[in-house]
Order: sequence, then structure tokens, then C-alpha cells
Amino acid sequence: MITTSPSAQLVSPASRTRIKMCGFTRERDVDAAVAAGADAVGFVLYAKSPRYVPLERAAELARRLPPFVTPVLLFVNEDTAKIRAACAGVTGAIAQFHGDESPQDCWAACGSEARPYLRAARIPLGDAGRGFDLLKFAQDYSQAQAILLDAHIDGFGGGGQTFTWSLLPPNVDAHLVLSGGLTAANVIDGIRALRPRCKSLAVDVSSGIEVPGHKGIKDADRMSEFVTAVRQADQLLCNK
Ligand SMILES: O=C(O)c1ccccc1N[C@@H]1O[C@H](COP(=O)(O)O)[C@@H](O)[C@H]1O
Repeated sequence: MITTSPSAQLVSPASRTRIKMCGFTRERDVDAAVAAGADAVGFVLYAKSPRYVPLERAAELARRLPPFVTPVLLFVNEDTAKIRAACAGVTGAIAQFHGDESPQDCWAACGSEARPYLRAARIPLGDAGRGFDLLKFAQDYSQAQAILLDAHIDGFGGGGQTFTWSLLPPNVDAHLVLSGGLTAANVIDGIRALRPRCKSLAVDVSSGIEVPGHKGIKDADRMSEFVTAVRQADQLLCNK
């Protein structure tokens, strides 16, 4: 017989928010992310990023991952042949397109090979977010496995900035991944604001799990706190 403490709550599978952590450069941080409960671990293959790792290094780090933790390769306006080669070099990898890639670019690099990919939608900061047509974007990139929402900043991403979640449309016919400036302190609000608006919601964090001032160097405590906060959000939404 399975017993639970009176205060224990079962979280239904539908309400378990998947967590991607991104921008890894070190073995110990990858291991800590897995231990904390990350579902996906991202590697930035964009040479201008402070979190950049060459493909061989990403592949080496990804080999540490246990089954059912997905490696994600992040690209910004990369050459199609290089994307294909990179994905082929990392077992089980999915791609994240974070630049100006068109639907056709994404299809040529991944879709035509039946490889899942995420497409980043870079939402303008503040009130300007109102002008971003997420419904059209989701339709244009309907072949993507999910649309990843990030704040529009210089340098394409990883800036630790939030956009205004409340300005997004109430009904988006897509799986969404919320990112951009998430931390253990704000992710509960983010999940509560976004999950009712889409088919499913996952979250993605990079800056918010780093040692302050050290891009690409992750903090094990921050990773655990982030996962704990996401699980609290799941409980809150489960009990509504
Ligand atoms: O991490 C980077 O340096 C980066 C560079 C270029 C494009 C995207 C990048 N990171 C991604 O941006 C989002 C949000 O990150 P943050 O939590 O606000 O730091 C996330 O998907 C990162 O992987």
C-alpha cells in the first residue's frame, strides 16, 4: 500500500511544468542541473555569446545526461549545414532557434529531418510588447514543437530581462516555453500568468541560475531553488 503524509499533494501529470536550464559550460553544473530536476539542458552554439561552447564541448557535456533529460542546442542565424551537423553530433538533441530564422530556415535545418525544434519569439520590453503578434508568429512557426518566449534585447538573448507577460493574448494555440529573466522569485507568477493561455507551458532559465556576474557559471543552490519554485506553482495551479 502506498501511503502519503496528510499534507502531501499529488501533482497530476498535466500540471508538471517542464524545466529547461540553459547556457552550460561546466561538467559540475550539468550534473547539478540534472540532480535538481531539469528536463532539458541547453548549450549555446552562438559564438558571440559569453556562454558559447564549441560543438565538441557541447557534445562532451551532453554525454553526461541520463535518459529522459534532453540536450538543447541553441543557434542564432547559423548556417543550415552547420546546424544539421551539430544536431547529428549530439544524441537526442533538439534545436532552439533564437535569431532571425524564417520558418523555411527552421524547416530546412530540422523539420525536414523530423528533428523537433523550439523557435524563440523575442517580445519587445514594456508596453511595446502589446504590438507583438504572437498568434501570427505561432501560426507562421506552427511546425515548431514549441514557441519559446523571450525578451527582445540586444545580443539576441540571455540578458536576464523579463517582458510584460500580461500583454500576451489570452488564447495561444501552441505549446509555449516561458523564458527571459526568470528566477526562483518570479517564476511562480510567470507560470500563473501564462499557463492558462496556451496548450502547455514549460519554463527556461539561464541568467537566473548563475553566479552573479559570471555568465555561463551556474549555481547549484539557485538551480534547486528554481525547481522548488516551479513545483510550488504546479501545486498552486493543481489546487485551483
Ligand atoms: O545565453 C545566451 O547568451 C544567449 C545568447 C543568444 C541567444 C539566446 C541566449 N540565451 C537564451 O535566452 C533565454 C533567456 O535567458 P535568461 O534567463 O534571460 O538569461 C534563454 O532561452 C537562454 O537560453
